[in-house]
Amino acid sequence: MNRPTDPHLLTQAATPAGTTAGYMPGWGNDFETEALPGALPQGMNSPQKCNYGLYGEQLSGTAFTATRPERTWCYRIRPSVKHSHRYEKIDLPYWKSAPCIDPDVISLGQYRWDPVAHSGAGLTWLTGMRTMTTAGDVNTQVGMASHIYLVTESMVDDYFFSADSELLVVPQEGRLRFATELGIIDVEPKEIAILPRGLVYRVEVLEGPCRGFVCENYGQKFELPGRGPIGANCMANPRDFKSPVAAFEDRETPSTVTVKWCGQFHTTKIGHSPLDVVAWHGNYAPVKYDLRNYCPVGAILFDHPDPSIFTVLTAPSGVPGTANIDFVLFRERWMVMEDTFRPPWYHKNIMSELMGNIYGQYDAKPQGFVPGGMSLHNMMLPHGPDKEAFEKASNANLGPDKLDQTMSFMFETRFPQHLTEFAAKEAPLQDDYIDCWTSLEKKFDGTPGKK
Ligand SMILES: O=C(O)Cc1cc(O)ccc1O
Ligand SMILES: [Fe+2]
Repeated sequence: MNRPTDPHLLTQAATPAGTTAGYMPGWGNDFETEALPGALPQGMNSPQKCNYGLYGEQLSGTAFTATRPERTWCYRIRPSVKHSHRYEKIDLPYWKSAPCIDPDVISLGQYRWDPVAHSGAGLTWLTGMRTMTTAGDVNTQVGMASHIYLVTESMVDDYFFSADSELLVVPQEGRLRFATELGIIDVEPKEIAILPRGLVYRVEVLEGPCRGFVCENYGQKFELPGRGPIGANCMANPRDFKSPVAAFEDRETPSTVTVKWCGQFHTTKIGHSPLDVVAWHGNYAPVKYDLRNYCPVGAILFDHPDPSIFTVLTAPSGVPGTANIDFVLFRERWMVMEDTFRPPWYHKNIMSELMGNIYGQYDAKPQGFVPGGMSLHNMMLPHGPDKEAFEKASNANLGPDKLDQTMSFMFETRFPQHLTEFAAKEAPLQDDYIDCWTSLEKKFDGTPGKK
């Protein structure tokens, strides 16, 4: 057994030999981990009595009858159902769910925001979540929401789970710890974490203030994209995803559990920490991934491929090839294409593109799209390089060129994204964003030849 540097000193299982401390490698593996020897039943899930007097409890992330069920068996000090209070509704006015269509807000447009500033107020994972866009419908489990989080304070004796969604967390500033029922995940910028639907956790600030982006996925879980002709290597490799080893605490202290359920928030009281899972096995677990492990594949002779080539994870929608959400990463890479306009081309897209900058400069927008900032190019609305990027790329002497110091991402969904009132009226929206294309001039003069 080893112990993390956690202020609450959760008792943590030993790390499998040869792997990163506190984590087990592999995407969607059927893991098993125990923080006390013999806590995990062998050869069966539901013994008449569990070792150590633990309760067996199953967390199902898919229907029982799914072709490949995703579920985890937990062996815990108390079953989750032991809460002493009915659920009480609470208000978290900045955390919105779809459908959230404000008649006074126009979502049709090209939008860009500067980073939302920290306010000086003490904010937790729950009070610091600021919804920017929503798409689809949380009640029918389709679509998504995008959020910015501004977190300065740890949750103390307060826990949370979302019955509505899995959360894809993309930090941009500061370091966070997700102390979950299934173990501890620490994340910092250039890493991501995924918190499955239904999993209970508290969020602690390891180094603040913390800001980042969240994609709340109401639909089918994120999975690794099919690789098609690319084959088995490059892009995101399964072994680079890490799930935590079991960690538990046996703390009897008045606590609350907040639940997000059909877009509403409720709390209930419990007399102990719910992070009391001593051992677990299964394939439904939180996971982290270092984006620096993403191996981009691209054009090596001419032309600019579709950005789907940079998909890290995809959440299917039921229509093959048309994602509920694609999570796409634009990171450092070499540009080598000959006689090619190398930045993204001008385009309109049936999918809705929400982008965020993690660090550095994005090639299509050398100015104005800054780390911590976001942009939205909604369904079928034209966009592309700004005037500066266009002129530079059209006139550059093309040789091998490293796109360095750059990491942006896209949450791309098949559903139109609606701005929240916060995004339209409170967040630092750049009113002049569309002017970045106004000075693109007519070059056509009726004569042949490249201009
Ligand atoms: O609009 C954007 O900047 C994202 C994007 C990048 C790219 O290389 C191709 C298409 C696309 O939508
Ligand atoms: Fe685009």
